[in-house]
Amino acid sequence: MITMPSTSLLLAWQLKGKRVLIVGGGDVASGRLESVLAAEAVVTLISPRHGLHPKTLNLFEQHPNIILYHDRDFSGAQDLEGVDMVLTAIDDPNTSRYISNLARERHIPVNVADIPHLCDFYFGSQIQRGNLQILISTNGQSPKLANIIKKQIESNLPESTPKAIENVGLLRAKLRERAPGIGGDVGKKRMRWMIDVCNKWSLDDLALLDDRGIERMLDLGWEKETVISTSEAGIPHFFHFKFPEYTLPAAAGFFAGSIMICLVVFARQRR
Ligand SMILES: C[C@@]1(CC(=O)O)C2=NC(=C\c3[nH]c(c(CCC(=O)O)c3CC(=O)O)Cc3[nH]c(c(CC(=O)O)c3CCC(=O)O)/C=C3\N/C(=C\2)[C@@H](CCC(=O)O)[C@]3(C)CC(=O)O)/[C@H]1CCC(=O)O
Ligand SMILES: NC(=O)c1ccc[n+]([C@@H]2O[C@H](COP(=O)([O-])OP(=O)(O)OC[C@H]3O[C@@H](n4cnc5c(N)ncnc54)[C@H](O)[C@@H]3O)[C@@H](O)[C@H]2O)c1
Repeated sequence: MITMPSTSLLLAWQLKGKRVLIVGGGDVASGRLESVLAAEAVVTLISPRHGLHPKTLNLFEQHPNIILYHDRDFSGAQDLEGVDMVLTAIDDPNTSRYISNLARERHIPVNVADIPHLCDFYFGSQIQRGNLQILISTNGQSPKLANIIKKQIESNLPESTPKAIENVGLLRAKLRERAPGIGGDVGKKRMRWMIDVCNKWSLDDLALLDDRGIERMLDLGWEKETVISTSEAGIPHFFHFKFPEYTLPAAAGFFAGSIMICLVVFARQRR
């Protein structure tokens, strides 16, 4: 029987310009560093140089102006001054507990790799394709299964998804230029129209939108309070034709069968 667990709150944390302290420079720290750099955080890295993983060293060499590096052990509360988030990935549970306690006393959110009760938040297995990010969390129950589930989702993700998301982002930005303002009637109208667009157009269709198509959607759609079709947006119809999935096996079967028949006919003629 599956019982209802207490869950985690999954959020998309905006770290741009925020200061993140990473303690430790090993393999795990290099993954944390990569993730926070991608989120445009400003990083302080504390770890003795001899323990730096080549991936950590490489990231530091690529971003010397964004990463403030201290070649030493964690030294105490002063290392937490001005810090917005703390991530530790060290092989020392006592120091990990010490750092987590210091962070919590200061209300700074903290993650201690592999020690759930010292964490305010957990990392998860992540998929990233352009602006699409999917986080798989098992709520601390099985990180390896999170990793396996990630691979299953990845293999089922339509290829057009990131492009479709990018194009809808462009369409929304253009729409806001035409119909600016926050909230109110215009906000409601914009939202209704965007919902209709996303419902009417498939991901594949949205991925094919270009600048001209966006302008047409707005001129002929938004302005007239309707959603135009792909052909009205100028997307040529042949882009939509897709061979059904069974085409390749059927063609291979037909080809193999034809060769067999030819061989039989040829063998009989030679007798
Ligand atoms: C997802 C991922 C993200 C990341 O860290 O980036 C991540 N762990 C990953 C891998 C992994 N970690 C472990 C194994 C060995 C297999 C196993 O033990 O099951 C493997 C698999 C491998 O290495 O292949 C060992 C392990 N991990 C934790 C404990 C302690 C415990 O469970 O008590 C122990 C036992 C230590 C011991 O026994 O001594 C704890 C945590 N690990 C989490 C995240 C958080 C919960 C995530 C969730 O809710 O699902 C949480 C709670 C805290 C945190 O660290 O944030 C990353 C995969 C990334 C990817 O591949 O995409
Ligand atoms: N969540 C995950 O995915 C995951 C996976 C594997 C391991 N882990 C855990 O993460 C931790 C780190 O793993 P790793 O493989 O990167 O270890 P590692 O031994 O390769 O790296 C540890 C790093 O911490 C530094 N360090 C040690 N004490 C320090 C201190 N007091 N101050 C500053 N730096 C210090 C070392 O110099 C080294 O750079 C381990 O506790 C491990 O159990 C987590």
